[in-house]
Parts: sequence; C-alpha cells; structure tokens
Amino acid sequence: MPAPLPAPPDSASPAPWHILGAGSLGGLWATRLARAGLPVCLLLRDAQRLADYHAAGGLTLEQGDLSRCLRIAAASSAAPGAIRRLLLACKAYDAAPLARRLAPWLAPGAEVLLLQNGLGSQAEVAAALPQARCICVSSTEGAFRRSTFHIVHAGGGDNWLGRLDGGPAPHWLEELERAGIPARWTPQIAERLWRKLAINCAINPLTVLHDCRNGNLQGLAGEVDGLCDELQRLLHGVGQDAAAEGLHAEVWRVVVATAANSSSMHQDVAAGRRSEIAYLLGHASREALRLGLPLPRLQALQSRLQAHLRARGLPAD
Ligand SMILES: NC(=O)C1=CN([C@@H]2O[C@H](COP(=O)(O)OP(=O)(O)OC[C@H]3O[C@@H](n4cnc5c(N)ncnc54)[C@H](OP(=O)(O)O)[C@@H]3O)[C@@H](O)[C@H]2O)C=CC1
Ligand SMILES: CC(C)(CO)C(=O)C(=O)O
Repeated sequence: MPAPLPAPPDSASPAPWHILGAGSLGGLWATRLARAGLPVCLLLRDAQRLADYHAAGGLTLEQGDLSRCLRIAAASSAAPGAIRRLLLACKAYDAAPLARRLAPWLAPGAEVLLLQNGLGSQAEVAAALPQARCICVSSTEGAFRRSTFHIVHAGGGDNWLGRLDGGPAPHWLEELERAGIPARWTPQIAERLWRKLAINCAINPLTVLHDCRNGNLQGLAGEVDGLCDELQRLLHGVGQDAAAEGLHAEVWRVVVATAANSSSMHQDVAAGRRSEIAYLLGHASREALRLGLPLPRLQALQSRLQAHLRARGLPAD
C-alpha cells in the first residue's frame, strides 16, 4: 500500500500555493514549485478525483528524458480551507464560476493568479472576487497531459505577470525563479494579453476550419494576412498600439516556429472538448462591436467557426 500523501500545508505558515486544476499548466506549475520545496496544495474537482489522485501516488512531471513523481498535498475544491495565494489554472470558461465557488475560502487580500488564455475571463474573475488581488499571467510555455496525473513539459516559453491596474512586482516572484518557472513582471500585462489573443485569432480558428497543423497556414497566406490587417485595426481601436506593431511578422514567425504543432483549439475540437472561442474570437468581436469597428473577415471567421462547432455538437461560445 503506498505511503499517504502529505497533509495540505498549514495555512498559518508561509502562504502555500493553492493550485486549482492539476491539468497541463496547473500541473506544470505545481510540480516545479513542489520540487523546489515550496508548500503546494492541489485543489481537485471532487472526492472521486481526490481518491484517484491518492491512488496514483502523486503528480508526475516529464521533462525531456526525465520523469519524476511528486507527492504533492491535495484537497477537494469543495472544501479547500483558507486560501491566501491561488493559482487558477482552469480553462477560461470555468474561471469565473470556479472563482465564485472559492470566494468564501479566500482570506482578505488573497492573491489570485489567472493563467487563462485570451481576454474576458480576467475581468469576470476580478468582478467575482472584489476582495482579492488578481494578477494576470500570459504564458507561452507548453504542456499537455499524457494521462490524468502525468504532465509533459512540451515547450519552453515565458510567463508575463501583471495587474490590469499596474502595480509593483510581488515579493514571491523570486519563489518562481527559484522553482525554475520563467516569470517576468510587466506593468503592461494588457498589451501582452492582447498581442497573444491576436496571434491566437489569426492562427487557431483557421487550423480548426482547415483541419491542419500550424505550418499548413503558409498555404493560406492571403487569409492570414487579411485577418492580421483587421486584428491590427482592432488593437489600435482598443488603444493597444504597441501590441499592434509588427503583428503580421510575429504571426508568421509563430506559424513557422510551431509549424509541426496542432493549435490548442484544433486539439480541443479534435478531442471533442469545448474550445475557448468566447475568450478569443468572441472577445475580439465584442470589442469591435463596442467600438463600432467593422471587421468583416473576423466576423465571417467567427460565424464559420461557430457553425463548424455546432455541427460537431460542441458549444459555439
Ligand atoms: N496547456 C498549455 O500548454 C497552455 C495553456 N494555456 C491556458 O491555460 C489554461 C489552462 O489550460 P490547460 O492547463 O491546458 O487545461 P487543462 O484542461 O489541462 O486543465 C484544466 C484543469 O482545470 C480543472 N478543473 C476544471 N473544473 C474544475 C473544478 N471544478 N475543480 C477543480 N479543478 C477543475 C480540470 O480538472 P480535471 O483534471 O478534473 O478535468 C483540469 O485539471 C487555458 O486557458 C489555456 O488556454 C496557456 C498557454 C499554454
Ligand atoms: C501559439 C499557438 C498558436 C501555438 O500553437 C498557441 O498559443 C495555441 O495553440 O493556442
């Protein structure tokens, strides 16, 4: 019989990292923090998930040829105990409902890191947790799950962190560095999030509609460049001039650098999972509408993608 996993950290000692979602990115952060000796507690979906985790004996991180199982403490997200520092590592559409569910457990002034891709979910979470300090993260790291509690670190990248209202870097940034998690503080996090959203809008939906890898978009240069033109106009419209600069060249750099990859949206749709369309193209369209900016290519792309999703029985939002 395996030895019991450690008890959840005592919340009176240095703020433990509570991590909601032991999925790809949450697992990647949790295992590196735990490996560095920092107190971590995974918050799992329910009692059954918790029992499965105990049976697995921990969370495995695979990096290159090395695999290591880390025996990280875990609790059910239904009864997590007091939380002072939370990493919300779920999909964008789950973020606000889960934040609302965890609200009663958050200590006053608790810090909440938001790992979601796209835009929109961060504002939803901030509205749901007025007592918390929300910190947005824009990540270009890559991870996937080989099995439920086995995380593969698939690609290096950066994590840009910042508050939407600016503010100085927190003291625990050093903990991330110590854990080998690349982390840089920026007072311009909205610029990072918008830039990534624009890149994802130019690449991900087309890979779904053409059922192709990122590199195949080189055969659709006119379509990609047309979308970049409109995305650039949108970025200027929302006041993100720096995010608009050199967008076309950056999109083509990403297409070439990730030529052999399936985009995250392509993988989600191929696996019959809900996509994050509402926080990518959906957010872009809502902002264009709010500004009265006609962006016909983006709107047509959104309609085609929604029809494609509905035809597969997947949510179109
Ligand atoms: N993976 C990557 O390489 C990157 C991901 N991102 C972004 O990070 C975010 C997370 O993505 P990713 O890690 O890939 O997603 P995953 O689907 O791998 O992980 C999401 C996790 O959320 C958990 N979850 C959902 N509901 C609950 C709940 N009620 N209680 C507890 N846990 C819950 C899931 O639990 P369960 O295991 O039970 O299903 C799962 O572990 C997304 O916005 C994504 O776009 C950004 C850059 C790169
Ligand atoms: C950069 C890109 C397009 C790489 O696939 C990505 O972020 C995604 O797939 O969501």
